[in-house]
Amino acid sequence: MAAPSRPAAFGRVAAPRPVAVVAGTRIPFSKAGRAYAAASAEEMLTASLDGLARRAGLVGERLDAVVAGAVVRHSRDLVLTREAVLGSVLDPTTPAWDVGQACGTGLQAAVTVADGIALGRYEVGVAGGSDTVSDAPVVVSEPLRRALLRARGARSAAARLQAFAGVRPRDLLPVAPRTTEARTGLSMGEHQARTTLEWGITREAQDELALASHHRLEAAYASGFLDDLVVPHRGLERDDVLRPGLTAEQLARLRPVFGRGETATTTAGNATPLTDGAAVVLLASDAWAADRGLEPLAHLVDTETTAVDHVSGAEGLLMAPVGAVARLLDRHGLGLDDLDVLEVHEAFAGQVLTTLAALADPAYCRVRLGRAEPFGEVDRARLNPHGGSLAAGHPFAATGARVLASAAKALAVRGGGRALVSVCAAGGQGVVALLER
Ligand SMILES: CC(=O)SCCNC(=O)CCNC(=O)[C@H](O)C(C)(C)COP(=O)(O)OP(=O)(O)OC[C@H]1O[C@@H](n2cnc3c(N)ncnc32)[C@H](O)[C@@H]1OP(=O)(O)O
Repeated sequence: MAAPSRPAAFGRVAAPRPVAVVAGTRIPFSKAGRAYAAASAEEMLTASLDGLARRAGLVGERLDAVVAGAVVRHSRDLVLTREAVLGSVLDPTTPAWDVGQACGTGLQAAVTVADGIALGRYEVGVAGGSDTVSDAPVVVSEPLRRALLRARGARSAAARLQAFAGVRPRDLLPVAPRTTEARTGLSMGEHQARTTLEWGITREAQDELALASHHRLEAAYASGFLDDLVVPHRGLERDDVLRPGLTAEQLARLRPVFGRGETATTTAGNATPLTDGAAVVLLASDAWAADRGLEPLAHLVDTETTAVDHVSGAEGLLMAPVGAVARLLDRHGLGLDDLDVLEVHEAFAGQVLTTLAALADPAYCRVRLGRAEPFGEVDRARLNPHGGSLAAGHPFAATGARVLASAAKALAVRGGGRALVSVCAAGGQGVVALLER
């Protein structure tokens, strides 16, 4: 076992240090109720950590920080990430904690670790996320919950019985897990269906993006692009969301599930499915990577997190990445043409297309972003070149780590360039990052 890393110490570095993205590992993603129906978020996160540790030669090693999270959580998941580390092949003295940023969790975790490395506080850390819809906690009704808590404190059998007075038969029904926004009561799909309609995005355009996502992910597996990014788990070797040989006709046959009447265009094929899975990325200082003989895939240059006011309806729930991309690119004096790879989380095909439309819209860029000129059109060949969430699936907290690793690997394969990573999140937030090699 190598000696633990000795960070340069907070505040001792003359300037922020480069942050290397050294490796990324995830387990194959699986549609809810399939391969990981009996797996917990902790088990899946541990499996991803183990895969990374084995591939990067970190078995038995103490890292400076492991930061991850999950959107769907049980009360037993006090510090899910720490428990995952304790169950992994990493040294048990590795500090680990959770962050929460809905679907942006994996990328926000990377921001935390990267900041520590840039400031000299850490030499090496892991960021990621894990989520399971299959193992979602089933919640009881509010009257029953209160009665159960009263009964727990009761001192006699009679008092325990009395605690349930007023609980009606219908209160005994479990409350189904939901993916609705707390302040609007609308699901993510309903929110995005409104935005998609507002921007006039057609069903055909959404299906075309979904089809490209499947074809590109299929090609990425065939070319070996994912060989060092995915580790098998529970007998699954590839994402089972992926439909090899998918055709436009198959997508066109699906009926809309979000939106109303003739204007409804979101289907199970152009929306992410409910998914189980986990993903992690290894971040380090250049000195640490060189010491281990590990060549960085790319460097994480900068990040940005923004929020929109979706509650008043001033903006679409999943439009926050537009503002984040604008702030990040403007800060670096970059335009869309300066980006060689854009890894944009495909929550819904409509969400990606409204993001692209906003970046190209002169009025939106002037009014919302305060820019004299719009950013322009994104070259589709550079957008999610190895497939996206529509084909891989979207275990909420894991997606940020998946897209970050995919973008870094894409830069490594092409031998250099710049990549943008973008993830929209519930709560009207967006997390984006800029990578270079
Ligand atoms: C920030 C963010 O990321 S927000 C995004 C958060 N994510 C979400 O909100 C998840 C949204 N997704 C969902 O809620 C669900 O997946 C839904 C409602 C879209 C679909 O749910 P379901 O109807 O249970 O999906 P299901 O998997 O059964 O698919 C329905 C049908 O479409 C078919 N289908 C699904 N995907 C595809 C596809 N890509 N191509 C062709 N057919 C497909 C299925 O085979 C099924 O057909 P069948 O009825 O003949 O068996």
